Amino acid sequence: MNIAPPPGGIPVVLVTGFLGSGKTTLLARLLRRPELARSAVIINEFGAVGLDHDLIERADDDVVELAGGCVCCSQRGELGQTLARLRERREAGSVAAFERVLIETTGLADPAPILRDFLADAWLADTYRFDGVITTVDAVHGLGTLEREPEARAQAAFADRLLLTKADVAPSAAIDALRERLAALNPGVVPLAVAAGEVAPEALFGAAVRDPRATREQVERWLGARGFVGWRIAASEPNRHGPDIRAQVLVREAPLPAAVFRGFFDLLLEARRDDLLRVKGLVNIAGAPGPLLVHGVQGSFEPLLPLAGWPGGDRRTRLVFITRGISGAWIEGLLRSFE
Ligand SMILES: Nc1nc2c(ncn2[C@@H]2O[C@H](COP(=O)(O)OP(=O)(O)OP(=O)(O)O)[C@@H](O)[C@H]2O)c(=O)[nH]1
Repeated sequence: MNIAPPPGGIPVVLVTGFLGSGKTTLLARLLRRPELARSAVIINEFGAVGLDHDLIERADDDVVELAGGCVCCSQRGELGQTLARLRERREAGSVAAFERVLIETTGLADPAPILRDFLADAWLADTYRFDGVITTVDAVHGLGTLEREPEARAQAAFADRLLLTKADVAPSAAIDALRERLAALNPGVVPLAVAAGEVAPEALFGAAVRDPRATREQVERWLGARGFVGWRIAASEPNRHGPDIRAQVLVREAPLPAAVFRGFFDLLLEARRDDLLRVKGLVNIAGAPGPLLVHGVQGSFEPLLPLAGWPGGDRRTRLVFITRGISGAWIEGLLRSFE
């Protein structure tokens, strides 16, 4: 049996969403699919006794539970150790050679520190790669939850895939209102309505792009900038929502000289690193054969990846920012000051 990790690493997907929003239901349904059988699952529970584990029926023991605290706060570091242990067991043949890892966070987890720790862990980088955040949002109660709970807003803003769960019982007006709210919180992602966790795996996985030869489809899906079409950062902050989290996109038609982008990017990090919840985008650097791919989570950035060529006809610089309290006008002004 070939146990070498696939080229580029084993994809790691974070499944998050507020309490009771349908994470376990989704995972249980997904894991019954034969094409997802070779998945390892890490479940993070509050409290000493985890119940979710029992709800996920698995024949083997590729389900690991992080009980007793939340991986985003009291158990920082624990996730990395668990991934390392799973790798050892995979290499030793004591678990099946899993092809992906699904991590279910607690309903109150802030996905940002989890992702930041993972991306920053060089020791894991030769085996694993980040493959996106899936966030479940309860279509019945989601609107109220998003109003009240900052964690729920962070989970939605962070998502690469948004699932509106319980679509079988939610009134269509509630789903429409929720879609509108989510479009402000995370304009790049079109939410999928699902019932009882029934969703095609192709719609969920393969969100991240770390391949210099990525196709146009892959890049566009990852960037999710289509939701921003025709929209730019404006002084009036049309995308301001909630007390703090904002989503905005910076667009430039003309290529940016490398020194301009570097100056802008370095100063942005120096000034507001901790408030950059998520940044992703393509930068058209003057003279380069392809765009520079930028991906950062809470101030921790993957190395800037120059793509071999442009994946499609749209060669504009498009940078999507999900921030805590940074005004679009400020970001715009910062870039202008270097142009
Ligand atoms: N009708 C309906 N009920 C659902 C759906 N998805 C989940 N539920 C129910 O909602 C409740 C919570 O679902 P879970 O999957 O346990 O939610 P969770 O996000 O894992 O919950 P926590 O672990 O507490 O954060 C359960 O009673 C599920 O049966 C759905 O699509 N339709």
